[in-house]
Amino acid sequence: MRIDVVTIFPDYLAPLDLSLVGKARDSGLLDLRVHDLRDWTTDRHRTVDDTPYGGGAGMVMKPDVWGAALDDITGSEVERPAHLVVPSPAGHLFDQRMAARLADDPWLVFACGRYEGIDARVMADARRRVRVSEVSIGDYVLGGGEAAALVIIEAVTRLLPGVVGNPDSLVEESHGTDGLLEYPVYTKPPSWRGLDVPEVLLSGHHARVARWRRDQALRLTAERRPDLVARLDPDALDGRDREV
Ligand SMILES: NCc1ccc(-c2ccccc2)nc1
Repeated sequence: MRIDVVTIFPDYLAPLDLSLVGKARDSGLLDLRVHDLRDWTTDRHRTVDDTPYGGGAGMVMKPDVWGAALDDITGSEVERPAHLVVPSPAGHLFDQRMAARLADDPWLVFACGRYEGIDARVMADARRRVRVSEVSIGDYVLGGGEAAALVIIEAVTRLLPGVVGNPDSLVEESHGTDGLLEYPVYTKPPSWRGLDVPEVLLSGHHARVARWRRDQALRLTAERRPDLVARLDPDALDGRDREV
């Protein structure tokens, strides 16, 4: 997979050199390139923003600079289609299902806006040539799209074949295929500051451990995310589960 990120703060994406994404890059599973939007400016001040038509506070990112950058980047490979991903408060809400869909794309190009956003004609023009998705990672205000791009790139990269050592760990994970929140986890010592690991986890009885974990996941999901319970496939719940 190839991922390009366009931003006026390239250093914000430095964490993508580390850990899981860094290893995917080093191993060649991920070709990730970060670009400074200002490299496509033509004035001596390297201007990327201007005042909004219609008035109002703040500044809007200029279409001509973004257009030149996206033309260069998305036009650089003709044999594979680019998917432009624009982090935005107005976007479709990102979730694990969207992560799985994006992980199937051969090429993602992230356009990270700042200020009050990117001139809307940039996305309208890009839709003439490539797939465009505006994506939100939640209902809160950020200063720009970079933090959202980091979140989306990490969630997508870990789904790429060969990135995570044990693919089994991808199945049970919270918000994974079972749609429940993650059960509580424990490791040694068995007692710590007067707090003991639940006995069942020390029993070696795998069926009981599995049942305890599912019960915990259902309890936590019902308590914290009733919206996820509503989405559960009723057939996936065995008889006892319906008591939740
Ligand atoms: N869903 C989180 C999110 C994503 C992007 C932005 C944003 C803010 C300013 C300019 C451009 C994008 N804000 C929040």
